[in-house]
Amino acid sequence: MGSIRHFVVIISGKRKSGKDYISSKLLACLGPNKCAILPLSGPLKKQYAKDHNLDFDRLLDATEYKEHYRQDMIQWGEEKRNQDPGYFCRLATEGEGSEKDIWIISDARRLSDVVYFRDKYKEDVITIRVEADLSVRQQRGFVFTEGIDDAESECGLDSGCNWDIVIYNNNNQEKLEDSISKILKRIPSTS
Ligand SMILES: Nc1ncnc2c1ncn2[C@@H]1O[C@H](COP(=O)(O)OP(=O)(O)OP(=O)(O)O)[C@@H](O)[C@H]1O
Repeated sequence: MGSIRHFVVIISGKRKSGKDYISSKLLACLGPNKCAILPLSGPLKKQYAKDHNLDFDRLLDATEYKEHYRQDMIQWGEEKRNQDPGYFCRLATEGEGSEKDIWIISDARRLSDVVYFRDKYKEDVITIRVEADLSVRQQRGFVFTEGIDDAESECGLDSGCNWDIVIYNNNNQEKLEDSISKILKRIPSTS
């Protein structure tokens, strides 16, 4: 029996550009029977918690617990990725939701993430970059944080990737709907 063919929608963008918002919109259009959002940050936290015997739920919320482990978790993630660049991509696509036909990777942060999916799923991949003006991101709660917003995890895809579609998500709903339609047209069986 052959394995199911998946279509992968990769989404990247700066903090508060609207990656989650757009991922949810796409999921609503495609339907939860067919499609799942698979964030790469989920398995990172889950695996880190497992390896370090920590409480996964507390690592997900915005408490001191998370702050306490943030730096160590980032370091640990780097080491894992250096040993195996596809480590978190593989974990994300083996867990809950991976049985769906269409995967939305809602938080690609490294070139190695894009390379992993392009290598493995070839033409069944579409890459999306979400752009929003700094002032708009700030209205959405973005505050520049040293050590995070200037780190590779936030800047690794600022250049060097040829995006299939760039979405300008500056609160212009009409433009956003146009971009969503453009994406849907590129997904087999929804066009
Ligand atoms: N086009 C839009 N219209 C209305 N609200 C929006 C729009 N885009 C984003 N938002 C809102 O802005 C906030 C930040 O968006 P979102 O969480 O999607 O950003 P993100 O890129 O996923 O951020 P992070 O990287 O920090 O997780 C959310 O409250 C979201 O609902």
